[in-house]
Amino acid sequence: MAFRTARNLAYFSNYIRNYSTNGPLVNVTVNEKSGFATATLQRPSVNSLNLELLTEISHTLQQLEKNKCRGLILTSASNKVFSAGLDLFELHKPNADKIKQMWSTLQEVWIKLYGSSYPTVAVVNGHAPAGGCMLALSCEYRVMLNNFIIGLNEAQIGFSAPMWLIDGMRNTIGSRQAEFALTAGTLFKTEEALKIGLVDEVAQSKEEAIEKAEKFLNKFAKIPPHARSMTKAALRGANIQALVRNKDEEVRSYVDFVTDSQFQDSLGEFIELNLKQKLSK
Ligand SMILES: CCCCCCCC/C=C\C/C=C/C(=O)SCCNC(=O)CCNC(=O)[C@H](O)C(C)(C)COP(=O)(O)OP(=O)(O)OC[C@H]1O[C@@H](n2cnc3c(N)ncnc32)[C@H](O)[C@@H]1OP(=O)(O)O
Repeated sequence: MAFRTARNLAYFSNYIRNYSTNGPLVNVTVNEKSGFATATLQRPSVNSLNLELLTEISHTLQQLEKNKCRGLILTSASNKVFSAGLDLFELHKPNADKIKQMWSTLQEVWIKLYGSSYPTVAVVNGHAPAGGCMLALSCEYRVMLNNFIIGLNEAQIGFSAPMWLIDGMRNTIGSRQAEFALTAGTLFKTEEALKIGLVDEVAQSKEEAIEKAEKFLNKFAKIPPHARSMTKAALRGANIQALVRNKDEEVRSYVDFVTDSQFQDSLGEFIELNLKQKLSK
């Protein structure tokens, strides 16, 4: 098993360092004592999820799985935004091929993170709307800093979250709360998110949040990793399999939906109303 010897650990750390130099959008470091990896999203300015960032997250998760990571903390380099969700400018008047790849990579990220064999924590150190909430939801535990927002606001933008994301929300906060939250596209303040169980703990600083995240990961120190991951797979597997079966069909519907003029009009309005940067006419 990886990390059993100092040599293995050193090898993995070097490997990750080398890897991180190749990935400017996701910085990965490994705590040599605990073996926990921290993946920091660093796409300026709001970690909006375009194809390049999604691809790098997907590769990172693949490498962590391959190297039998002991635990992952996912966080943001920004002190204001964890991730602003899908890059709305890339969804506007898009190239169909790029959109296809983008959606398919988003599905891969969900499958790899929601289904990872190692334990995962999101340190939500900034706003986390839509795809930002998706990243946090696919982790096993969420520690959030005060005075930010989190939630699935897709309904406000003019579409429904896909089934697998609805499953993730339902599995976290229960069906009743999920129905209220998703149909209204609610964005919750940190304290509200804590009350409904969308986040597990609140922290006052990033350092405190990292400490809480490590405490969560340390809970598994004495649990055999294969027993832990088999149990996680039993709990999450059906939702992942449902997406795997429907992956290509969903990509087709998504491309049709996003390239439709009605969606493009409502996206244009949303950008003009909500984002500082405007569309070039
Ligand atoms: C089966 C078929 C199904 C089809 C249906 C499709 C379903 C898709 C479903 C789910 C997956 C996920 C979807 C999404 O993620 S959609 C994206 C939704 N995101 C948002 O609504 C967030 C919008 N942004 C904000 O609310 C705020 O920007 C903020 C709270 C994140 C941060 O606020 P603040 O700190 O005040 O920063 P600014 O508003 O000033 O923004 C800074 C900077 O960043 C730009 N920006 C913000 N968000 C985005 C974004 N999502 N994409 C691209 N760019 C973004 C903003 O314009 C500013 O730019 P600048 O002026 O040039 O600095």
